[in-house]
Amino acid sequence: MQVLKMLRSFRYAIAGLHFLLAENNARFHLLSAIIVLLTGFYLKISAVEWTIIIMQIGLILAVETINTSIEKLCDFVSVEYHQLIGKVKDLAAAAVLIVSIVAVIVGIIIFLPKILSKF
Ligand SMILES: Nc1ncnc2c1ncn2[C@@H]1O[C@H](COP(=O)(O)OP(=O)(O)OP(=O)(O)O)[C@@H](O)[C@H]1O
Repeated sequence: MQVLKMLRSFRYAIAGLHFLLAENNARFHLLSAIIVLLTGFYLKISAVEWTIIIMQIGLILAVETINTSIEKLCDFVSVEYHQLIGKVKDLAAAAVLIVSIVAVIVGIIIFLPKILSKF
C-alpha cells in the first residue's frame, strides 16, 4: 500500500518535470547544464569537482522548479496586477538569480584554471 502511494507520488513528480520542460527558462537551465557536463568531461575534472558541479546543477534546477511553481500559483491567485503578487514573483526569481550567480562563480573556480592551462 505504502509502496503504491510512493509510486503514485513519483508519477506526479514526473508529470511535474514535463510541465517544467515546457518552460523556456527551465529549458535554458537544462541546456546550460548539458554544456557544463560536456565541459566537465572534456576538462577531465576530479570526483570532488564532479560532485560540486552536479550539486550546483541540481540546486539550480530545483530552485527553478519551485520558482515556476510559485509563478503558476501567483497567476492562479491573481490574474490582475497586484503589487504583492509582483513582489512574490520577484522574490522567487531572485532565488534563481542567487543560485545561478553562485554556480557561475563555482564554474569559474573549477573550469578557468583548467581552460587556461590548455593554452
Ligand atoms: N499579477 C501581477 N501583478 C504584479 N506584478 C506582476 C504580475 N505578474 C507579473 N508581474 C511582474 O512581472 C514580472 C514577470 O512576471 P512573469 O509572470 O511574466 O514571470 P517571468 O519571469 O517572465 O516568467 P515566464 O516568462 O516563465 O512566465 C514579475 O517578476 C513581476 O514583477
